[in-house]
Amino acid sequence: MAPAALIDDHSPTPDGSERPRILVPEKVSPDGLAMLTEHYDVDSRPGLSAEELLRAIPSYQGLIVRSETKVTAAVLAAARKLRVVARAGVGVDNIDVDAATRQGIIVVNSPAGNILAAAEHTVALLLAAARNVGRADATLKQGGWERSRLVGVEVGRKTLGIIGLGKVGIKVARMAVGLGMQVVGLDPYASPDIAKQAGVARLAASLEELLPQVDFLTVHTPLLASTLNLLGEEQFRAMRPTARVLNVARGGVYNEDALVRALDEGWIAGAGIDVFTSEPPAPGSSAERVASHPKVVSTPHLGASTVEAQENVSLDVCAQVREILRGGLPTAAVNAPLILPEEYRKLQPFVRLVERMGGLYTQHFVGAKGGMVGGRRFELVYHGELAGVSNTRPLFAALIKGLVSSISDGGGRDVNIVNATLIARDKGIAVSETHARDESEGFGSRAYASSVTLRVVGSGGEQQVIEGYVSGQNVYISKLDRFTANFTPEGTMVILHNYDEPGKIGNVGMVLGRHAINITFMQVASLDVNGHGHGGQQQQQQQDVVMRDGSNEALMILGVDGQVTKEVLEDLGKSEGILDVSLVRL
Ligand SMILES: NC(=O)c1ccc[n+]([C@@H]2O[C@H](COP(=O)([O-])OP(=O)(O)OC[C@H]3O[C@@H](n4cnc5c(N)ncnc54)[C@H](O)[C@@H]3O)[C@@H](O)[C@H]2O)c1
Ligand SMILES: O=C(O)[C@H](O)COP(=O)(O)O
Repeated sequence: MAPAALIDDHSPTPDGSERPRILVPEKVSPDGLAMLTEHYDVDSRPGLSAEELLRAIPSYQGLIVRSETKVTAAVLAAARKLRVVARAGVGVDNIDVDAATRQGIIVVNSPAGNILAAAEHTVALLLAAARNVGRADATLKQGGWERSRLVGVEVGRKTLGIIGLGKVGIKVARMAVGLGMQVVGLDPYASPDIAKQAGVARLAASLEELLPQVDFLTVHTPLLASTLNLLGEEQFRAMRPTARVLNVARGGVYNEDALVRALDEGWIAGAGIDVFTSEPPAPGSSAERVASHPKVVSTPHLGASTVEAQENVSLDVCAQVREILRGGLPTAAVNAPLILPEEYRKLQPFVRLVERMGGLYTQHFVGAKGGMVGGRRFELVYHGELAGVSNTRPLFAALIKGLVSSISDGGGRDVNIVNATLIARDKGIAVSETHARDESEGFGSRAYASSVTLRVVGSGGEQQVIEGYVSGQNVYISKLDRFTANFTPEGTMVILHNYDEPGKIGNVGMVLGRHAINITFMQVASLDVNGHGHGGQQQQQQQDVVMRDGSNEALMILGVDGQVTKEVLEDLGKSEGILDVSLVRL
């Protein structure tokens, strides 16, 4: 998969040769797509079959769908570069969001772009069902002129039951009140105040209480395990024989077989249905029996199909796709914790710093010594202005990405803000975050406005510390375990732990020269004699070493250019006075 969108500052096409591609296998309004074509190749291929989608998906970074395309786990598994699936609408039940989350693919939608359209369509079906509009139109077109068989009922002064008082349900309530209806709601999670403001006269406590009193019933819940078959035979039997039911939410909330029986046997009078359990209704299915029933006015999932709604949802999701593909944050992610774009921009250099601190930790402390990252406790301590940032999800994700980058197949590329928690859990990495508002909690007086400390505690209680800071857009490491440093963590680095005695630099230079390796920078990090940030026990150990050897220790950090093989590292390790060598690639 492609590098993680939210914590990756690299180009989505590492070789820079090809523009990222976005696949649109359904009819999506061109208004939004136009904002993508400048930077991305947008392939509109309405009607793409499931097999064609499976074959095509590996070369796309973005996928924009409506409700017809099934974005299954298999489709997501076949994706190689996919970073975002955008649903140009509300419902994401055609997308395997869990599978996307596991793969670090962000799923976005347009939670509000089509709610007015859906509410208006509900009212259209309400009136059509009340006045037999569908049948009247069909018979007239067939040369008939039926008036007496098509006498309808009025909706004014009647009771409308609304199950689900969310965005669409509340709008329907307002419109129904405008038609002179009395509205009774049922939604265990609804706010009574909002319902009251929308004109809902009463909230029912249960279906048993609601159903016998309504003349019309409409459902506006998502399709969940708890709402599948919410209304079956028992519920339809509990309704008035003159009642009519509507569904502009999702097929399956009414049990379709039970609905057909209820209409056939006169338990209820009619229905207005926009959504079905199979779309288009499969031949011989319960969906087909509902759609073709003479007492049902049926529409082919047209709830969101208005020019205005399609413009809204297209603009909404295309803006998010653009933002994600250029490393920003979406406004309506279904599976990513929300963080404001400006907050994210502020965090970006720290994201880079923390990712590199994680990489440095694994390669310097763990890799060289053959240890494990899992099973340790990691503490990120934010100092200065950073301590005031409440949403540090990108920093958490960056740490996980850095920690696993050198020990996972994809080089940590598949870690992002969406799946970092899952990956940390899978690898047994526990991370806590501390906001050191009071500097006494941190490293005492510090020269940087904002800095980050990574403290790691192993299973035996042993501790390591890395500290870093940001200056402008540049990131620096200011402390590596017991040593005070000041270097930019990037490229290939050899870190040598040695006795701080004359001649060391020359020896190391000679070894590297013999292997034709250039030194691009060098820095000696000396022991932090003040011991800022270290536990008392560690400081004591450090003093013991100094007194026992009569010499100091230091770290030599070398930026290098060339092939650093195992042999090079072994040769360096054999040099006089060298205690340890690690190779770090960031
Ligand atoms: N036909 C269309 O073209 C079309 C268009 C837009 C939306 N929709 C669908 O309409 C549905 C509602 O959309 P929304 O934006 O209003 O969603 P929403 O999330 O804003 O509201 C859903 C409401 O259902 C309530 N609810 C959940 N379970 C319930 C239960 N068991 N009993 C009673 N209430 C329950 C929730 O508390 C919530 O208030 C969704 O399924 C959406 O996909 C369809
Ligand atoms: O969930 C939705 O937004 C509606 O069901 C609309 O679906 P559509 O985009 O396929 O019209």
